[in-house]
Amino acid sequence: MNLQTNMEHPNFTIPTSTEDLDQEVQELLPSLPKEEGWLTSGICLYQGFWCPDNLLRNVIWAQKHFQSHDQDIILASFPKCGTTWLKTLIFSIVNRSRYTSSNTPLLTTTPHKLVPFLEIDLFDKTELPVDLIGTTPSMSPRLLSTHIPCSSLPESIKKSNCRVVYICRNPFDVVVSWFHFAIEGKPGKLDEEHFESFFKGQVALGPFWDHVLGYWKESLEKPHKTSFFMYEDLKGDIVSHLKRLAEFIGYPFSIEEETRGVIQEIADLCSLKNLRDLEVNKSGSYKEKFANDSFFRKGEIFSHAIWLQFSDPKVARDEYQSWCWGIDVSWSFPGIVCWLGFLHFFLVSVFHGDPLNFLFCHLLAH
Ligand SMILES: Nc1ncnc2c1ncn2[C@@H]1O[C@H](COP(=O)(O)OS(=O)(=O)O)[C@@H](OP(=O)(O)O)[C@H]1O
Repeated sequence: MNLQTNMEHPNFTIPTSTEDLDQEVQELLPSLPKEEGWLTSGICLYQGFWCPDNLLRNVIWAQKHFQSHDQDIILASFPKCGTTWLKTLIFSIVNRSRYTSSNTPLLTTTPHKLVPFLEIDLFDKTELPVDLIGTTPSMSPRLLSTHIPCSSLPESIKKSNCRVVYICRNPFDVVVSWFHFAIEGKPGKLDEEHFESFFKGQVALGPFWDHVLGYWKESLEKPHKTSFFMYEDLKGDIVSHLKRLAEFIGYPFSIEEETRGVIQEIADLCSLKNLRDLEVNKSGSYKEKFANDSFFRKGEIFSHAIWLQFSDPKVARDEYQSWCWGIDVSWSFPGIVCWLGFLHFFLVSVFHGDPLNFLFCHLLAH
């Protein structure tokens, strides 16, 4: 393979020729099942997941060439599950001896730049901020992230001793967050069709259930390598989950740091309010496509409203509507969502056994 030095980042190398790859993808794409998806490019069924058409090439490229190192920390997630938040938390934990909350790069650089996506940023021709295919880490640890499902991760991630941190979120909140992201702040109606396509799995990187379960099972089978976090847990008790996270990635907090309040300081720095108010996250765009502020919206938890549905549908609906930010929701919406979700979890639990039951209970507990 030809290598060349990336001029923006002289220490980093990328394969110069992607012609064969482009050809391969062009031949493959028409043969794959297609759906519209919620974002403009369309999605195709590749290796059992719905891959955005415009990412297929990058995913395959990463699968073929990404060289993982034992020191890598890889944040994996289904979109809209708290990726951006976890990026800031991991970055802050790893770099806490280099930066304080008054000079951290988080104040001037967006989280997606600091912790780039493998398939969106790195194996995309233009930006390569880390050495991706070399065998010696040029920067250690490398903080990377991915939305690729566990079963389709590059082999080198599976083989190396890198750490994989997964974040999961209540699917009801994920649908709404996805929807807002897809309509980019324009007026829109969240209706049953959106929920149906989401729960059928026909959304970018879906099915959601397979994505979560893949990493869930991996975290049970290889707890030293993959750790599973819930967005709701982080919101509920950030300090103890930050401790667990820091230990897992190999940067545990000392007793002295705990007493000095370093954990709470990181939690405050990375709070939604703090990040949303930073100029760097209020203006500009990511990949010249998504406004930076679209990654910082409300960050709320809807599940308590789901429970209200059983006792008082009117209260559930009102709660949901105010939380939905005025989006028009039909009367039947909360019921349909609950039953679709519960039925799916129930069926999958029956067929897959205990881990799912646990996940099911875990989700319901919030
Ligand atoms: N710091 C912090 N704390 C809590 N919640 C946060 C934070 N930063 C982002 N968010 C919320 O996460 C949602 C975006 O999800 P992702 O970051 O996974 O999106 S993406 O996959 O990177 O596109 C999106 O959720 P919704 O508000 O429900 O849309 C964001 O508001």
